[in-house]
Amino acid sequence: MPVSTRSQIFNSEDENGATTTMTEQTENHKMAQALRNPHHGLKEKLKSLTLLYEQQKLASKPQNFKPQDQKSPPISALDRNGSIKLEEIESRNHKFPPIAPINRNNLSKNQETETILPPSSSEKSPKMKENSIPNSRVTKTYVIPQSPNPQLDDAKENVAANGDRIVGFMCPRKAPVSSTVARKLSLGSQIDGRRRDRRLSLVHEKDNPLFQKQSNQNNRISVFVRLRPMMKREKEANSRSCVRIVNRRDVYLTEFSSDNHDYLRLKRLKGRHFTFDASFPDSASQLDVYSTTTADLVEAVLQGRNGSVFCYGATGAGKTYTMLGTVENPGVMVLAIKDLFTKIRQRSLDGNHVVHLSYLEVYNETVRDLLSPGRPLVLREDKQGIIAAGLSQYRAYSTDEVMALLLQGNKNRTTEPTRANETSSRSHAILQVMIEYRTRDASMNVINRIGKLSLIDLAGSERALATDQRTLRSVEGANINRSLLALSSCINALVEGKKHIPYRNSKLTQLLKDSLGGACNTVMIANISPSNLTFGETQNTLHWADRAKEIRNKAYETNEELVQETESDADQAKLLLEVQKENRELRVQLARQQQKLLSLQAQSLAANTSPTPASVTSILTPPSSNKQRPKTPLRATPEPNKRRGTEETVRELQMVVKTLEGEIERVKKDHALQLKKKDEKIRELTDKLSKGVRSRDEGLKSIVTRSNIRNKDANTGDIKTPGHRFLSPAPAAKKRSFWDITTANSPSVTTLNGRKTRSHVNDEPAAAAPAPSMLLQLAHPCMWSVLILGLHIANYIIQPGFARQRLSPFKQ
Ligand SMILES: Nc1ncnc2c1ncn2[C@@H]1O[C@H](COP(=O)(O)OP(=O)(O)OP(=O)(O)O)[C@@H](O)[C@H]1O
Repeated sequence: MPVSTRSQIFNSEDENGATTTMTEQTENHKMAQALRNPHHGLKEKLKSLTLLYEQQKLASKPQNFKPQDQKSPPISALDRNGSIKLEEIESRNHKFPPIAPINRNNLSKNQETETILPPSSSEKSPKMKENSIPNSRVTKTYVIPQSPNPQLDDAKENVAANGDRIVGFMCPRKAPVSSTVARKLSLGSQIDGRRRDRRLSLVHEKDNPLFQKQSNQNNRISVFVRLRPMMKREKEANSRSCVRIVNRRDVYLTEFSSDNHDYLRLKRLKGRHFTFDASFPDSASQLDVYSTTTADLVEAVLQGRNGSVFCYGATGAGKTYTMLGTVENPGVMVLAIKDLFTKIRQRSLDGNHVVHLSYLEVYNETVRDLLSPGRPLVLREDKQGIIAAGLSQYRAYSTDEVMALLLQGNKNRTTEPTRANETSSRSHAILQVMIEYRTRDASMNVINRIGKLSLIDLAGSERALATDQRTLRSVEGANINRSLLALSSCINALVEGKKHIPYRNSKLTQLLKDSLGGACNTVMIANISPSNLTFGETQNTLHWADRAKEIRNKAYETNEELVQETESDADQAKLLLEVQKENRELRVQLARQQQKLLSLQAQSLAANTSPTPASVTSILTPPSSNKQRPKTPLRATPEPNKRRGTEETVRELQMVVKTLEGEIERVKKDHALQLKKKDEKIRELTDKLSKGVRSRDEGLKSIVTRSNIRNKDANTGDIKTPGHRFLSPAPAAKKRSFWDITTANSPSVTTLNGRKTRSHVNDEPAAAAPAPSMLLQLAHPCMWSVLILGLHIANYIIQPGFARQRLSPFKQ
């Protein structure tokens, strides 16, 4: 990886510890232009410098500072806007490094200068050509923030982890080489430097949300540095710590004199200072790293903005540890997914979230699906950005599912032991989590938001010697380095504001197109090792991280889609809902009616099948008989209907009873009348009989006389012939049968002389009727008495039976 940094440490003193800034931006620009011109002669340079010096001298007068000071906003204003202005100034003056150049005159022991070889003219954009620093070597001065206790700091910073004195911080107490140039450069940026300091003092508090907001507003890539602990292997190799982190923000890199093999610059290359958004010492926890670097991004992804986090660094510097971590100490990927699902769960009530994820690797310039390995994937670009055609996407419902997929993907990832790292990742891995959110706003519009979070664990840049030579590992290493070189080219082009960004130089940069320079919140975590044995790699990493700070992504774009429904649609939807509601209600009503009908049918069925309705039974039977009432069908009968039915039945029955009672009365009267008539007839007959007996007695005497004459019995002297019986006189009154008494209308009975006789009996006039036999005539009065008595008894027996017969209407 190319490094364009040439560092030189100077030792200067600034009493106030504040950086100096340029007072006149325009003059500074002119100067810078003059200095940048590669064809400028030494004389002209000197002229310009002298001119600039004069101008600065004038500007440094108190009356000249006043308006500038007035212009500079108060701290409170800076809180809100100052940072933006600073960033704007920074963006206009790409020549300025992240740390403000200072007045060479005021250089203190805490200040360092660095000589930088600017990028080649071919890489410059037209804008850069205008305002960039000259193509010649430029010396910039950096300020090391003064510690409240310099002596203690000195003592600390000059002692390495193993107790050795660090050369880099021991020797830079020198006079500046070119104080004039340095002062002239730094004068112009004095105020700027003050502003920056103020801003820095705010952002020193890493938890200050203002900083996050400001950095988000600027949409600059956030760059963090993480130092890993010294490894056992490194300790065993007697390595020393060459990195020191101060205030969780500043990184001091020191080169030990023993490590410097550049004898020409032995005295100059002693150390460097970098400032990042935050820097994590080796004691920082995974959670600390996550909450500072990625937590805000996760929140933004849920708001529909894309976010990317990538780890960059040399092999074995701790990238995979930071991104994946271990089971005990999960890394950014795991913590981000956990946080994501927690946040989704908290918001699950106000809409639907759908989480999809994919996991791929770029190995030896081929893209492979880690979740369903197969053939290499082809990258395509469409309106949405770069996509890997055929990449599998899994829907995840919980953190556990994502973890399982992550584990599965990591098993498929190419890792090999190398000399530098036992578990070296030989590929760049990209885990992409897509969160789709769908809800309705107050006006029933559908809001569809999609946020994409890319978590990238890059393979480590490595020197061929650090790994294996002429093996597959070296081929891998070459490819890794090539893709990282492409990445650094893209960073350079982006920083320099070039129109063409060479994303297509590698698969990695193609995939990172969204994250670098796209509409995306991007976080870069630069992992470094503390060992002085890897000083070169660490310096390289810090350099590119420092460069990346200047990349500005596109303005925020929220992937939010508002699907507005037309009024008619809304109306129709409303109508449909109403109709559905009405339909439901009608169905309920219908069910109720059907239930009623069924119960009525059951009731009527029960009433028809039962010998007496329950109600009637209850009325006609004593209360103890309630147990025998029919049960189920009647329970469903509504109470008023039941009562009404009962009343009707009772009324009917009462009428029946009345009719029957009337009938009984009529029958009784009839009977009484009949009895009376019969009694009269009996009496009349009795009278007639008594009269007839007397006359017959008289006639009998004569008959006997005549019979004696006709047939005389041999024994008795009476005449007995076969025809004698027939010649016996006809009975005057036939013997009355049961029917003769009870039914006057019997068809077989005819009335003869007021008497009822059987039809087979010859109608003979009583006068003409033969006289009854002597026996009958004698028995006649007794027979009639018995008959009358029998008739009375029979009448009383028959009456209740008849009534009973008529009182049973239900038997019909
Ligand atoms: N912050 C840390 N705390 C404790 N151990 C760490 C830390 N960072 C890294 N390590 C350890 O250092 C070793 C190398 O780390 P890691 O594999 O993450 O490096 P890498 O940058 O991913 O390397 P490569 O690019 O070769 O894959 C691992 O054993 C890891 O456990």
